Amino acid sequence: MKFTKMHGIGNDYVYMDCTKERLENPGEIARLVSDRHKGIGSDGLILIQSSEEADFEMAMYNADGSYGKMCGNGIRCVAKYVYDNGLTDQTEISVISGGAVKYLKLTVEDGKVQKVRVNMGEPILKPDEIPVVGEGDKLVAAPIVVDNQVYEMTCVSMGNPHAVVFMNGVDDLKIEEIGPKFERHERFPDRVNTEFVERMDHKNLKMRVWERGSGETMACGTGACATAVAAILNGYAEREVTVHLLGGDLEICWDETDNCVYMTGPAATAFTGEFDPEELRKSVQGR
Ligand SMILES: N[C@@H](CCC[C@H](N)C(=O)O)C(=O)O
Repeated sequence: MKFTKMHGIGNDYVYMDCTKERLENPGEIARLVSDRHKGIGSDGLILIQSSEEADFEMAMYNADGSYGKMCGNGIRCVAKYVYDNGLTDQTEISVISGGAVKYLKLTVEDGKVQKVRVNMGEPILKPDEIPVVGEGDKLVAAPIVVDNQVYEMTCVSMGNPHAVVFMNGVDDLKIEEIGPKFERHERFPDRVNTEFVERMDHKNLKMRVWERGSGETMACGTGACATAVAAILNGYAEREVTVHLLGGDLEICWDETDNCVYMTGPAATAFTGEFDPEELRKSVQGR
């Protein structure tokens, strides 16, 4: 099986071209390739498929094999992949993921994709649509008790669920302890991605993320969008912000005119290769 390892500011996935043939067992393959010691090593698996509703379909799986309906860093890499591999010569493309079509614009200079701007659509704020257990039409700075401590969370879905927590000292946060407790908290029936965010000023936010199904990652595109929306709802930021993540920066704009969130950032190819699923299974599982 041929693959390409790509990343969006350090949020790395194994990408496979499934436009001609669908993969039978994506969840299992995601778990195998993601293993950082015995597999290829990644935050998950992304399949590029053909679609009748859009130019391409993206199917993303977390490192634990669970399906994620949307991936902001992944969708930029999908755009670079289809352009670099000649699956399209267009610089404006549409990609469907989790049933929602997203529109992407590639900036290409000297034949090289420099950055990708994605219309990530309108943020979803209604608790039952995120889903999160809570009263009212949205949860902004709503209290939640995790590990006997009260946090204030703002909940946003960008096609996948996010809880954004503003705090000081994110660099020192023991995210591997608190992250899983948010992820599996009883108020999130589908689990949750959690962003821990420090406000630098009204245009800059520093964010660390604990991703559902993958743990701490270097970056999360949907998480950066959710963070910008949450910061604006809390009165902490302007409509255009830079979100600083462990792996780099993303430019996010929540547009007042169409209510859509726009994300701009890079996409990079690390290497290509091939694997034999049987060999990989033996390597990772020892059988
Ligand atoms: N890293 C991604 C989000 C991937 C999916 C997420 N872990 C989920 O299960 O919702 C991004 O860049 O948005």
